[in-house]
Amino acid sequence: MEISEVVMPNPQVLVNTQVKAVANEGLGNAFTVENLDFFYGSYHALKNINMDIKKNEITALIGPSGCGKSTFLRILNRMNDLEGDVTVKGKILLEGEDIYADMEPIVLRHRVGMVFQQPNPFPQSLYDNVAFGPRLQGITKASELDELVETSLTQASLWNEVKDRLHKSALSLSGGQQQRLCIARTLATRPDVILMDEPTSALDPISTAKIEELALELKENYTIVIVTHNMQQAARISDKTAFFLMGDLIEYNKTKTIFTEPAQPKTADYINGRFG
Ligand SMILES: Nc1ncnc2c1ncn2[C@@H]1O[C@H](COP(=O)(O)OP(=O)(O)OP(=O)(O)O)[C@@H](O)[C@H]1O
Repeated sequence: MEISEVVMPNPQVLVNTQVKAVANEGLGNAFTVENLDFFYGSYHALKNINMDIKKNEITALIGPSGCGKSTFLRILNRMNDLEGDVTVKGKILLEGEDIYADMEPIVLRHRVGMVFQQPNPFPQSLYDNVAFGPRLQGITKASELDELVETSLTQASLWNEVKDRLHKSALSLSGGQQQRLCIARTLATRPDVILMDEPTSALDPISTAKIEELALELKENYTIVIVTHNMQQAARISDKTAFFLMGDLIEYNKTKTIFTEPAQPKTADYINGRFG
């Protein structure tokens, strides 16, 4: 990730940060997506997508390569704005606010954090990685930063492993630890939603299990949307699953329903490995 892609928080929304961790309304929508069409130049990458993403749930996005999963994920915090010649039609509401009309991208990216396929810590100390976002938010007091770093690393299930080496380079961590550090870095800015783009595809099975366990813990306080190629992973951790195919949302339902009694033959074919 380029430094320019880092989710840049906004000092103005700092006042909200203390309440995020306890916000667990459980019932409402984090995102409401209405009649979304998305184009790269003239290429129609997503077609009339309608989808509600519930708060405090894990929503998995599945489908074969090139179907539009990552595109959809990146629209949710307007990362695709960075791609240049793109067109978005329709509405995407984050807790009722239109993310394209009512919200600065910088505020949105503070509220909707992102974790990428490859762990991408900055070549700095563990501490500075986690403190990066809060510092951008204007937090300078050492005790406050210390507390945020500890809380975020604890939430990311990494504190006990690293508490004695906080000032060592983040690059000295294993791949799995680096990914949990990236999750801690995202958590440190107190987002509402965490987007995860194949967060375990570069990890071994044990590190993968830790991230999955962590995602299940984090959904108590956060909404998670995850792109995965791993059907078992989607089945293990997600509450809802959305199946995309060639830019269409073919089926979206409770994960159990998608995996046991899908309504669409194409969904059944995909989850049974008949293509993709
Ligand atoms: N920056 C871009 N410019 C033009 N086309 C793009 C761009 N990014 C993606 N696409 C195209 O949009 C379509 C959807 O891509 P996307 O990356 O969202 O798919 P995906 O389902 O996430 O695939 P994968 O599982 O391989 O990551 C593909 O046909 C892809 O080639």
